[in-house]
Amino acid sequence: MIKAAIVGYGNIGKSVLEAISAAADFELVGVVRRNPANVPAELAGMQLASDIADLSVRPDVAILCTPTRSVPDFAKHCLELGINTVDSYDIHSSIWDLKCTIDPIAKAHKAVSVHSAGWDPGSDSIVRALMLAAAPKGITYTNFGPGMSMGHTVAVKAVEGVRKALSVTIPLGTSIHRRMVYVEVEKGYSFDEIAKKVKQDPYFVHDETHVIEVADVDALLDMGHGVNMVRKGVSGSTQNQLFEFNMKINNPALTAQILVGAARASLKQAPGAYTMIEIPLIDLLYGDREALIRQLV
Ligand SMILES: NC(=O)C1=CN([C@@H]2O[C@H](COP(=O)(O)OP(=O)(O)OC[C@H]3O[C@@H](n4cnc5c(N)ncnc54)[C@H](OP(=O)(O)O)[C@@H]3O)[C@@H](O)[C@H]2O)C=CC1
Ligand SMILES: N[C@@H](CCCC(=O)C(=O)O)C(=O)O
Repeated sequence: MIKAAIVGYGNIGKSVLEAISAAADFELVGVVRRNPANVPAELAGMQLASDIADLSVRPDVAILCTPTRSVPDFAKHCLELGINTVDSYDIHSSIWDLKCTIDPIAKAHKAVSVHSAGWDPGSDSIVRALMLAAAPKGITYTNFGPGMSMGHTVAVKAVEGVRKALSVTIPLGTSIHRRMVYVEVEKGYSFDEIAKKVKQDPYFVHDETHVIEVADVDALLDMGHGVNMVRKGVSGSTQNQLFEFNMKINNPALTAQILVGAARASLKQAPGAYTMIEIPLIDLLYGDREALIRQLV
């Protein structure tokens, strides 16, 4: 059995608990929370700690479910203890830098770190790579939603004076998106200041962003999302090859399922830092190698 710990118990953390419970080869050895005295009913009997080093059973792998911006620090801490990590880090422009920072740390401690193992980045990255292999010349468009972006929502929640937030991604076509951001504002804070900070955040700065104050974010919340990916390109010298990938999903459930597959794969890699396109797909899967090849190939 693979011994896993969940670090951060928010939307993704809760879905990782479900994905681990449904996996035949995983056992949860603890949950790391900022306040380990906060024990929801489903975690009763489970070991909680504020530091992964304090868990009585040492995990093989830590599944990082914290805000993306705190992933590097949590990953370093776990790796320095020799514990593998997986994360769904989603700041696309910094993924290479994160991998370069983490790789020597992972190697020094004989551990493995898998970055950006959600659905985008994550499973979509694999689809983009496959489409590129199939038509090396061409254009791929990734169109999200409409749906809730957890990464953008988390970034808004971190702005001082925001009580609750929801960021909805609206596809405008050709990889361009509009951001509809709904916020509940704490008493004493200026909505205009909050809206300004949101629009300046690197998560939002390149997109058309509308920030709207609402009385009750929960009344709007729906964690459904999706993607339409299209590549039109050239295989060899043959033009007009058209590939399309669509899905409509529950965002935390899919993110968590991919994280658990990546956690499994982490135990099969040589020490170092990896992204999803660098890992053999079969390593994500549970089951007998021969049976998987007979079934899937
Ligand atoms: N690559 C992908 O496809 C996807 C990536 N993601 C990423 O997952 C991340 C987490 O999303 P989600 O689960 O919705 O976020 P939540 O805010 O619901 O949960 C994050 C949890 O992290 C813990 N935490 C640790 N440090 C902090 C901190 N400084 N501030 C706030 N919380 C902290 C908290 O748990 P506790 O109280 O237990 O300490 C918190 O509940 C997002 O930032 C997003 O980037 C999400 C979906 C898809
Ligand atoms: N990283 C996203 C998942 C992909 C969708 C997306 O990037 C978006 O809605 O902007 C998320 O955090 O929900």
